[in-house]
Amino acid sequence: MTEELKKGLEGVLVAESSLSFIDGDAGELVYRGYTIDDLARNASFEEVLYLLWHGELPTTEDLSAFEASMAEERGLDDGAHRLVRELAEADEKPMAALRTIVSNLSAYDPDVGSEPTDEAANLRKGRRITAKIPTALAAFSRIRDGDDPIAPREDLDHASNFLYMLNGEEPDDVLAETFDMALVLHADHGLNASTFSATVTASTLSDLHASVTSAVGTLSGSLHGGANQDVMEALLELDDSGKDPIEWVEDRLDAGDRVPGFGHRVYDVKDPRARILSAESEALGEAAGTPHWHDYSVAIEEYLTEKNGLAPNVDFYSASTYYQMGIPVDIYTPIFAMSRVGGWIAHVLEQYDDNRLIRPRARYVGPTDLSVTPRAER
Ligand SMILES: CC(=O)SCCNC(=O)CCNC(=O)[C@H](O)C(C)(C)COP(=O)(O)OP(=O)(O)OC[C@H]1O[C@@H](n2cnc3c(N)ncnc32)[C@H](O)[C@@H]1OP(=O)(O)O
Ligand SMILES: O=C([O-])CC(=O)C(=O)O
Repeated sequence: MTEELKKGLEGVLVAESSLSFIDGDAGELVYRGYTIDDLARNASFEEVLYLLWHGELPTTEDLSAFEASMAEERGLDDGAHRLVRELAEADEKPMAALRTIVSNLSAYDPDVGSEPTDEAANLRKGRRITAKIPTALAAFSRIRDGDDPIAPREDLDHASNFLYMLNGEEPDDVLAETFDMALVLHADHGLNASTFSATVTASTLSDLHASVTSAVGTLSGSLHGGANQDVMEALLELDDSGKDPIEWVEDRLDAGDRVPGFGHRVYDVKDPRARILSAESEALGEAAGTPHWHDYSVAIEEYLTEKNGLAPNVDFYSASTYYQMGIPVDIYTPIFAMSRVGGWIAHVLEQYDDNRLIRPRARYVGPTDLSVTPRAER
């Protein structure tokens, strides 16, 4: 047993995985051998899900069957609908609502009685969870706004169908492609905190719904997936303040606050996903005549990279991309979950395939040798 303390498990190897490879010095991300740039340009989110869950890119035939099997699972059971409405009417926070919704999906899953490690059943459960999250999220968002939910359509792909259910109209090609690319970019990222959380839960032989529910809870925090919402709120605050971006960022650092969307446990350079999303955000700004969001972001990036050696992570440029697509700011993190659920499921399948209980240790630093004083004398 080693006595070396690795706070935050930094750099500790705890598993082998053939899902994603990250080179933090070069700023590279690879899913199952394919670079993220290649996948972002040449593969749909459904193809990436298939790649993560089945180990290889689908043939045309495999893909059509897979897309159809996902699309037919989009509908929610009545009980799930009622829960979505109840959470929206109670004004629950979107990530907390999603956590409750995912947990509740197991009540209606026909495979819920299967062995937790049954791979065929888990692939079916995984498809259902992944297919239903967008339906639940779009309905939640619309009910909060006083609108009726919109039923999913089976003829649209995963990305377009979500935007259709959210906005009530089919997205144009630019919006559909940008959103699909964002889903591809967020699908997996090694043993990030939420994925680790999913695998810890799976390692006790809890089931897939329990593992994904744990992961949603972990993703919600501001040091992880919650940062994309924080980034947009910061950019809106900067815009309102009328300050120069450099002055704004200096004030923020002087106040001892972190700048959301910067820094990363694994990357020492710019996150490759931020590189791709920066270009998307810029293009959307040029097309819509709103270049200031991207301009602010670039000014902040240049300042922090030069002065503090901090580079942007994926959350920094996804924020202005989603904003310019008209997506409500407080569902940015649930949208991250909509994509990352693919990676969580793939990692849980890997964990079940070669399972050992995950159970690290803490060094005890509390008192010893105490004895219980009778209550009346304490
Ligand atoms: C999808 C994702 O999860 S990507 C990450 C999303 N999260 C964020 O963007 C939140 C802001 N970023 C952060 O808080 C951190 O960079 C994390 C949580 C992502 C990584 O944390 P760690 O690897 O533990 O790095 P740690 O917190 O030790 O930071 C190292 C140093 O950089 C500084 N630093 C790191 N990130 C930031 C930031 N965003 N703003 C200002 N300073 C920062 C820290 O203050 C620390 O400085 P110090 O050594 O002088 O105290
Ligand atoms: O890997 C991490 O620690 C965080 C991250 O970028 C992700 O989950 O996408």
